[in-house]
Amino acid sequence: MAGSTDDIKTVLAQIAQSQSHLLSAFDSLSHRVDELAQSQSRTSNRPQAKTEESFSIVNGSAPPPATNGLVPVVPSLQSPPLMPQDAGTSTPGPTAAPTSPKSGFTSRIVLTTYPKQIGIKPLPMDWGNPDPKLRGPVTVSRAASTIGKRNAIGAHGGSYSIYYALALASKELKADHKPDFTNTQPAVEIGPFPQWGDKKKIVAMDPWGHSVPWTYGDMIKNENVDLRPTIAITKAHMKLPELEESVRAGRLVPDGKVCLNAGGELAVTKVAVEPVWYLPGVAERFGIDEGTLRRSLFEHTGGMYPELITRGDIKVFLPPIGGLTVYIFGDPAKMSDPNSRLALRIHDECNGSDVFGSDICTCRPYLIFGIEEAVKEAQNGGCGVVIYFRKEGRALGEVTKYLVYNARKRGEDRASDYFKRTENIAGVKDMRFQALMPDILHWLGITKIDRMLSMSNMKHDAIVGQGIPIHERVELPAEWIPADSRVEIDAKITAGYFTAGKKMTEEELKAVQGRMWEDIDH
Ligand SMILES: Nc1nc2c(ncn2[C@@H]2O[C@H](COP(=O)(O)OP(=O)(O)OP(=O)(O)O)[C@@H](O)[C@H]2O)c(=O)[nH]1
Ligand SMILES: [Zn+2]
Repeated sequence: MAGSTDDIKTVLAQIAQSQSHLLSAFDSLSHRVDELAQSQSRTSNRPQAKTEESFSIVNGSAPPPATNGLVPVVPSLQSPPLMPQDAGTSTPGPTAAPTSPKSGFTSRIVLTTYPKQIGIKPLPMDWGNPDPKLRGPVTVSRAASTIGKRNAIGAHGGSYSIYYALALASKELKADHKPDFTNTQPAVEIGPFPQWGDKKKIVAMDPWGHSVPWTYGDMIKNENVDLRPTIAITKAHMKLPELEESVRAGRLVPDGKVCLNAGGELAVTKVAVEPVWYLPGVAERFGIDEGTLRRSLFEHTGGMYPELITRGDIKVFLPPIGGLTVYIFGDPAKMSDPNSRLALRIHDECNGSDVFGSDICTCRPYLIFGIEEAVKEAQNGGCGVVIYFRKEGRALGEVTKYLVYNARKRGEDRASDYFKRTENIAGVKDMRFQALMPDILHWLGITKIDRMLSMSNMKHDAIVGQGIPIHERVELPAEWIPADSRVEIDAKITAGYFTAGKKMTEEELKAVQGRMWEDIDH
């Protein structure tokens, strides 16, 4: 048996080696074809293509369009002899191609890059290094001055990167626009905390994301490297109709500092955060290997980021997903003070309820209750924090959510069937993966939570699993629960959500029913 395993291993190694040779040969060949195509277009008087500029494809990923239509062969991260580092040594780098001043695109389409390619020299990135200069700036732009220095895959802005592309394509945005960061610095100082220098504690955001234009200002100015902040910190007032009611009911008392007046207006410090993933750390949180994570991200984004496969040397990825916003009530310095009390609500987006007041779930009520409790904690000398994650419909999206609503309302809408409906349609009941959520708590310097305004066992376990103890869990009071959302809350409690009350029996759960469509129609 042992002999035959060795034989298989040898054959596999031989196949891998010849694939690697083929890849190199393919690289040089496509480069040669590209050169030929270019010199032909220089010598012949062929008319320009219909697009404003003509492109060809380089970097061993595919030959120019009109040639033989070969499919790119890319190495898999999971098979060691085919690590991307082995490939691409002979291909010219992306910086070799001239850039059009009009569109900002290089004249040859850079489908992907390889580690040892000419012109590829990533800026050092030492994730978790406590010194931001030594850690290095997250560099992701494909601007001509920066593309060879990239140490991150993806694009800035999360899902908004697509609008950025549209703005450039439609020439609303100039390709050579340079942001002017004058006066954009954080409105309050947060950190640095020791957690920022722990590569296991923060894996889903850049702890230096708010200081980019200043920490790496020299590089932006002197070396023309295109770097952007991924965090912004500001201050504001906010006004919610329910909080005016809270003041009227005497639950909130204006103090002129946190709750400003009888209208329930609040003073708040806000932090917007875009996702930046350190792939080995993200993989570790999910208990999977980095190769599997990279391959899945590549496949299920329509192959949008080939560098997830070809650039095993780049460990940082800016995913095309929504980020989060932190709302801080009271003195932000108190968040990290172990002697100050902290109330916290972690909230996942539910546009239908949060913004438009749908009564089928408890989202807006819990959000408002969270804000009210956060304000009270701040007024009592502690601090209150509400963190709002863009994870609509448990990260299944609003379309799936509405399909589930239809199935519920066309059925009997019983609490006992609540999660089954979602699972039937989506295959899972939840895709929020709270495993990455506690990063923001580490970033804010939070080391314990006195009052956790949530019943979710998933949020609780993720936070405690990251070494941040929760001293008290506060459930949504019964009087805040809209009638039609009893189905949701009872199903959640039965599925493991926290309650100080008693759990329901299967029979009792069956008896909890939501409003039928017929009732709405009258
Ligand atoms: N797919 C789906 N998502 C829903 C439904 N109802 C609410 N949601 C989503 O569920 C999530 C609720 O998140 P949160 O308000 O943070 O609440 P939670 O994590 O369930 O628990 P708590 O912290 O105890 O409130 C949001 O992303 C909502 O959009 C539903 O019927 N179907
Ligand atoms: Zn909701």
